[in-house]
Amino acid sequence: MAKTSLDKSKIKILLLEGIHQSAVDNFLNAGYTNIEHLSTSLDEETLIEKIRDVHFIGIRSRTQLNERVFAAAEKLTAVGCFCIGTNQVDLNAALARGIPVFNAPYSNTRSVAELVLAETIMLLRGIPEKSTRAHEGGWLKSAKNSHEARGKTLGIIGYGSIGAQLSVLAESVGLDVIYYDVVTKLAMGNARQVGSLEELLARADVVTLHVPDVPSTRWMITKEQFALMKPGSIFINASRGSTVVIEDLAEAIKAGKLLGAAVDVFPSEPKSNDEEFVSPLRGLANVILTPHIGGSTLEAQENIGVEVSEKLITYSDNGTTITSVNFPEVALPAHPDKHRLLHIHENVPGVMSEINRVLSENDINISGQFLQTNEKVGYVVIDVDKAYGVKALEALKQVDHTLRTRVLYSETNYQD
Ligand SMILES: NC(=O)c1ccc[n+]([C@@H]2O[C@H](COP(=O)([O-])OP(=O)(O)OC[C@H]3O[C@@H](n4cnc5c(N)ncnc54)[C@H](O)[C@@H]3O)[C@@H](O)[C@H]2O)c1
Ligand SMILES: O=C(O)CC[C@@H](O)C(=O)O
Repeated sequence: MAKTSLDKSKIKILLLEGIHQSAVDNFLNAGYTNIEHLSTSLDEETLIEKIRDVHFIGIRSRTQLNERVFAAAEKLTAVGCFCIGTNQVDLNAALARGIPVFNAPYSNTRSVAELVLAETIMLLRGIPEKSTRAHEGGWLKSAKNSHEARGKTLGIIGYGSIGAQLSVLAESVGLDVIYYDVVTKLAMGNARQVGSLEELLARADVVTLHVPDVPSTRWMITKEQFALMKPGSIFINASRGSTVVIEDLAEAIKAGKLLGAAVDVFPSEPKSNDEEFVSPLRGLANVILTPHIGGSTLEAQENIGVEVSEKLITYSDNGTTITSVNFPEVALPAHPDKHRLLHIHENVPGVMSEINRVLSENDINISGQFLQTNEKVGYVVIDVDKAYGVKALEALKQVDHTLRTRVLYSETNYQD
């Protein structure tokens, strides 16, 4: 169903999961006043009801945007994931409807790296167990199983933005760093890439996981991988809960194979702070359990709020899709004296020639054209003289395989 743009005050923005106020301020400063800002995620049925009249939605990792939700989201123009992971969004369902999805690929990476380094040191000293005992009135003064980080080997699985930053921080406290990645990655400092996951597991004193949630990483760590790890080693996961068979991790700790673990992400996570957290890791000694807060620092959240809201505003105002995770990327200049038409279509042969044909048949003069495609969708942006805005949009809507159209007016940007 083809769509046109609205006045900014009519563009509804729904921000869920306590997205930082910096995002709200950014939208307001850009003239977007119709903002609903909630501190929680919504269950599927409530979300389906609410999303019907929403143009832009901002979420974090809890909100599931699946096919059913997208089917109800008739006005949805773009999605902002105010985080790194986008596995909670059905990216194909969004793409099929001409909806770009944006995220913040870097803003919280430092926060995660700092937390993992801190956990490495705490776990090497058995601090979680000693602290718990002291809270209970006990006194576990002992050097047994307590080690300096200096000279130990940290094994990083997934040497991307977080893995590589962690590598630098870890070397600064004297850890030796090895890493495994499916891609050959430039080593930071003296770190060394190893040829296989098995080699990393066999050599590391501390293993930490920093991979995305993709089919190849799903349940990549099971009892088989724990069996390959050094006796008395430590395991950390701050990536996604779907990468590790959590029951197998619990068994490895109970059996004394691992001396400790830190886990921030779980196969099933509470939807709100009021829901009970259930996990086989609860109550195990020397296990740090955190409620998916690797990236939850005020610094990171403020930066993410600014970064993702800017991407949504830029797309809304100007059509630019640079850094979208699912959409053809187009960087667009300003269009002060021209109306701008956005046409999103299924990427099948003949659509471009049809677009040019209908414009030419309607005597519409094109002053600028930008096209980018991916395997499923084509995104063409056409600047036309101001006299032609509405007429040109009507012509474009008639083109077969159109998913969505919008017009961005030259002076006010939006009109009904
Ligand atoms: N706990 C949190 O709050 C939190 C915060 C931010 C990110 N994350 C998670 O951390 C993940 C990693 O973040 P990032 O910014 O470093 O991502 P990134 O995309 O920069 O790096 C991921 C790395 O994993 C590698 N990789 C992919 N599949 C692999 C496999 N099967 N084996 C080994 N390596 C593989 C990639 O090649 C890449 O180098 C994110 O996808 C997100 O899910 C969690
Ligand atoms: O803020 C969140 O909910 C998720 C943070 C993290 O997992 C990410 O993917 O950036």
